[in-house]
Amino acid sequence: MDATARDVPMKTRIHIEQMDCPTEEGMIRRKLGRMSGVGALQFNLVQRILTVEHDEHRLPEVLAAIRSLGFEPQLELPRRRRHAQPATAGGGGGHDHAHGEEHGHGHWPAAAAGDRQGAGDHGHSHSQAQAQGHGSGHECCSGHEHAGSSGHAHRNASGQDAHTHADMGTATSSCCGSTPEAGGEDTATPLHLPFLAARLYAFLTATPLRRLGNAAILAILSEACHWFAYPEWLTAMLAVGAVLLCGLSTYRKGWISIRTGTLNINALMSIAVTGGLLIGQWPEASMVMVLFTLSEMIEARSLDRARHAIEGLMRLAPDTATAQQSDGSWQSVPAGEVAVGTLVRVRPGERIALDGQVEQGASTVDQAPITGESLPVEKAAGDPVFAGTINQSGSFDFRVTAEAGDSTLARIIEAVEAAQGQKAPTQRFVDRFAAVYTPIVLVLAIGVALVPPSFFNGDWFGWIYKALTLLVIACPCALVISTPVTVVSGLTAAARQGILVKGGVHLEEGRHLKWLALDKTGTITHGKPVLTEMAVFLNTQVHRLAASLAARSDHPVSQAIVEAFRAGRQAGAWDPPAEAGLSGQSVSSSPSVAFSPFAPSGQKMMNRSAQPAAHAAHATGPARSAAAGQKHGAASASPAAPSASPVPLFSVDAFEALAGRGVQGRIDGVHYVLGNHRLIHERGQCSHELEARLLELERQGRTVVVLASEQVVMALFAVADTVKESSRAAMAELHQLGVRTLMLTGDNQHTADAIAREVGIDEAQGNLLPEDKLAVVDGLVRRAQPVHEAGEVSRVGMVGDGINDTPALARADIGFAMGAMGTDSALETADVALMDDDLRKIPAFVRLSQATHRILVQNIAFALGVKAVFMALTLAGYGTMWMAVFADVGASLLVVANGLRMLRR
Ligand SMILES: Nc1ncnc2c1ncn2[C@@H]1O[C@H](COP(=O)(O)OP(=O)(O)OP(=O)(O)O)[C@@H](O)[C@H]1O
Ligand SMILES: [Zn+2]
Repeated sequence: MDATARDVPMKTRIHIEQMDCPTEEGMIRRKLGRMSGVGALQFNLVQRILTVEHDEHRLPEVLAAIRSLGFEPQLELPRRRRHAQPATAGGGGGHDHAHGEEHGHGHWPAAAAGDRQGAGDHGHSHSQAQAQGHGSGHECCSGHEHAGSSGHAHRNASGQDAHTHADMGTATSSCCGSTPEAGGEDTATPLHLPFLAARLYAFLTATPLRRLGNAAILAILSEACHWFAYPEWLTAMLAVGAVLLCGLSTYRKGWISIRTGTLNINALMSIAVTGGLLIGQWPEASMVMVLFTLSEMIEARSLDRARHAIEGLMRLAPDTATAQQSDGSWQSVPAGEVAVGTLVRVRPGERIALDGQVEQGASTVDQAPITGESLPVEKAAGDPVFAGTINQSGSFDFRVTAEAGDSTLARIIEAVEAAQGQKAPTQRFVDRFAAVYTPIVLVLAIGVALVPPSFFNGDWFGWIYKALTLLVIACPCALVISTPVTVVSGLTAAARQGILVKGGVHLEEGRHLKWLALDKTGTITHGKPVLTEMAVFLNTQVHRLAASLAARSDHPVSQAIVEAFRAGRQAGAWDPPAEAGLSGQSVSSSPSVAFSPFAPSGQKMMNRSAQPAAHAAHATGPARSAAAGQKHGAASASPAAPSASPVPLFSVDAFEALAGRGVQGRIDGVHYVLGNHRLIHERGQCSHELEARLLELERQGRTVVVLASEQVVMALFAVADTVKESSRAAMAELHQLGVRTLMLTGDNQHTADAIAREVGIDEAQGNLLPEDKLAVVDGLVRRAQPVHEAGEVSRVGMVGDGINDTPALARADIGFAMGAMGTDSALETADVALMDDDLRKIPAFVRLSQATHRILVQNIAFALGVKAVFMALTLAGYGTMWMAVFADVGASLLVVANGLRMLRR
């Protein structure tokens, strides 16, 4: 990139309607690649969007360069301004340009007029396009053809879209304004012959479809003339008329491509058709042009479907929301105009328009559009709700937490679009293949035309005809388009199931998954443990001491201890004498929870069953506050919510979290620790008796922490986390798919083993610090390496909640982050983000990957097979030009349709 300019580097997304073939990509790449002040180029042929990194003031030059190739660049309206984001690990590719202004896809309704100015030269580009259009009627009208055809298709699919594309339509048709248009023919007309001819032409070509239809009629008439042996000049005229009617834009694009030294299908077709006319194959040449144009049109339509699948996701969020106004009234306003902090009302059955937090009321919400999980989720005050999800029978008010363009849904769509921009490996292979295939066939064609007649006394006419047919076969379009359509469809299908794949690469690699490392807490288990046993060795207020320390941490184990203390207090089961001077923080108690009574006397072990009610009551509590960015962050303020009957906790000084071990702090001048076996052992406070007790509990799958002062071990607390039902099913499915599973946890080995056995995990490793988890994943990846060299690919995945497992997730070949719906970081750092925390999404992902691969292989084999068959037929003298076109059209359509099948998954 040119460093001389003090210009701000920026990214601009440019829509180029005519760009859907890698040869067009090649042309643009060659042209822009040489320009100074222009950086990375990213092509999305399915969306037909080119993302250019360039210095700010270079935009007009970039647009001019694209125009010089005969394309009509349209600046995409910015969907939203991205806040500067730290570069993300992995996947990100070209997207982490920190201060680049990203011009998003313009279809987002939030892209208000004010934002437009961010697009810099928007107006400029249009006026230029118009100026150019007026220069030549043909060029201008062929521009109209594009705008018209896509505008039509878009309108079918979505209202919002129609808006943007209607814009495009008006821009171009106003350019055609000087030519009479269908429907606008009421001006007084002098009866000059050229003028009449122009009128006739305009009428015949008013819409692309009419133009093609008329061309087809002429071509058929020409065929008929030939058949009935009418004079040749009539046949010829009809054929030439047909070619002129539908083939001008093909000729124009072909000419540009030849001029710039590339060969695209337009060039090949132009040569073939012209050659056909020159050797007097009138009807056939015109038929080829008609069929080719038809195929282009149908292909564009089918591609539209793939493209719109993603916009379909976007339409999940309604355009309007019922927002509270400053005077307290409720009014329906465009969702894009609702500011963060506004109160929005949701009626029964309504779709939610924005992300927010429930303030009052309660309901169940179907979150399937985002998570793929159709079981409705209960929502009450404090719970997050998401744009695009569907409220069921209740109603509630929520406070908006993100603008429309910043919602989780918007981010998902953005991620899917970004993923499309990255080429999957197969796509790269196909592109490389196409780059050599076309020239080779071309050389072959020239050879066929020249060699047999020159040296082997062949018949010139016959061999030139064969050569022209080969030219038709030479275009790799069916082959090339099959891959992106399939991958994009796969990515979209995944997104619909709540699986956000951040690039075609991961979708292709998923089927190679051989090892999956899993975090335990919150990934396999619910991550909301409850206190089940407590052993008191010293008859003091151990639970209160422990809870006081624990209240400062949001580690799930600590939370369980605090929770039980609150609950016990409420039930009046355990009522230590309040000590003056020790009260500081307070903890509220939850009225809905009952606690079995116990007396803290002597060395007594208490057992109580885990109470699910305890979960529910505190489900919205601060445990694992994901947004804090650090799962087990200590030192956050007391997480207790202010409420009715405060129970005094001791105030804690010098509080500290000990990573992977527990917490410590001073209470009333005495230093205490609350932590796991490792911590007590390291402090030399372990005993045989303690170890025996720990072992007993750990074998039952309990996590045990010990409370100790400097001198003495005072109590132990055992908590039990429950395994998600879905985890068990997920492991079974994974094993069926040949994936081996390995649990990684900071918890002790016995607990790890017990839980692994319960869920059916192959292996478990306990006592791991976060860096150890990274080392284990690293070891797995390395172990897979020699296998790769032996030719077999095996990939290592790691799944965690994406908050404290980030290094290990990044090291894995495929990093899966769970519960991504509420957390931005997980959405951004993982290779694959699972919107909820259901592990069954991983086998689902592997199966999608397998299906994608299957379809890719089918498509490539089919496209190449058709080419091979026709090449053989042609050389053997059985192939005709129009058969070759027909086969090419058919092949393109079939591979696109096959790729689109992925959408139905
Ligand atoms: N703040 C804390 N309060 C209580 N116990 C703690 C705390 N921090 C760590 N521990 C103890 O240390 C162990 C290891 O903690 P660590 O945070 O490394 O793993 P984890 O997150 O609980 O488990 P996983 O790796 O499965 O997510 C815990 O099981 C717990 O016994
Ligand atoms: Zn020990």
